[in-house]
Amino acid sequence: MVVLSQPALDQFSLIQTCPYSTSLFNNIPSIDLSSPNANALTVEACQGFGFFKVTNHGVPLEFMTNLESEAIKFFNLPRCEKDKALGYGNRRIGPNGDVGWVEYLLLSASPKLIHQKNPESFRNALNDYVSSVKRVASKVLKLIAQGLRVEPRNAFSHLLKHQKSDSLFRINHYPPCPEPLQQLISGQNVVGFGEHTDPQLISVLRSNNISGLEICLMSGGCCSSDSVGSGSGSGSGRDGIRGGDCTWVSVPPDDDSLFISVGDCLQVMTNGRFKSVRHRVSANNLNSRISMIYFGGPPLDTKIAPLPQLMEEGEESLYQEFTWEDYKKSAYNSKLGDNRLGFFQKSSGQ
Ligand SMILES: O=C(O)CCC(=O)C(=O)O
Ligand SMILES: [Fe+2]
Repeated sequence: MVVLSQPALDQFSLIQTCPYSTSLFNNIPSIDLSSPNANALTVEACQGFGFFKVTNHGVPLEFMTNLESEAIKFFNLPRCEKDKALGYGNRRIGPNGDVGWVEYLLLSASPKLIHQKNPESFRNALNDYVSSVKRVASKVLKLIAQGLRVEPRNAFSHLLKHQKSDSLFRINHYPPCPEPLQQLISGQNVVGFGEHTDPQLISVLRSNNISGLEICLMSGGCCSSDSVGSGSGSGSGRDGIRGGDCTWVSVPPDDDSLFISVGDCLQVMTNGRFKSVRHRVSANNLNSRISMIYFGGPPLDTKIAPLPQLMEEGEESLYQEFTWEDYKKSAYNSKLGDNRLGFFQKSSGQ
């Protein structure tokens, strides 16, 4: 039996475990952004998975690796230095008691706020990467509009390009999780970042070549558990629109591609045709994982509602009207894993 000292036990109480083992999922859609049918494939992936990766995205490898090196330099600083940095967080995720085996920087993605206090090399790397990844997000949103035959083609992307766009950028560092903790909870994964959906329209994620990211596949969709093999577990099934169980699968890392996920706003704007994918990160006991995520969000006063053009005759909105600011206010009181759209759904679902 492992006997832990009190400080170690305190540390243990800061993390949660998930009693599921996950298998690598090799069927994540991969879309070449330069291909002529990228729009149709993007729509298909948003409907089926709410998650896919893109290649030929135009973000220079150098931008990715420069920012990653700057991030590593930052996370290697002494804790007291990191604590002084704007947007730095350690273990605590959000204001309502969620914790994970992670430290992070959470910053505004607005170019004006690119963070005068940081060293110049960090600011430049951040600027280069964030501005080019924002272009990828806009391009994907245009492809979506095209694939859905929505006019104008910038119906979604203008929300990110707006000068008041409320977009964020996050760099997560998952340090190796110490062995004793892993042993103590043998057979279970330590949670790096608990399960949730991203609130905004779209997220663009890049990570180093270390696994950890897991997504939830809804049963009965394109991706039933038959296609993922054994070793999958049943998730919370808290997706308010679809209901049902979900199967957690591990996303094979790919440090050249960018991973795209549909966020809650895009789920609403498509009246549930696209799904905001539930995802989480498990910790790794050997390797550090670094991920960088751009969260493309609208201006605060944007009304988030299904696009009338997408609605079929007689189709009703699944949601009450709300603004992005309303969503943020209500999400502020929620836990990470809550169905934050539930508050705005017309039918209670489940
Ligand atoms: O670090 C990751 O791979 C994902 C983290 C995440 O989902 C988030 O920061 O919203
Ligand atoms: Fe996320």
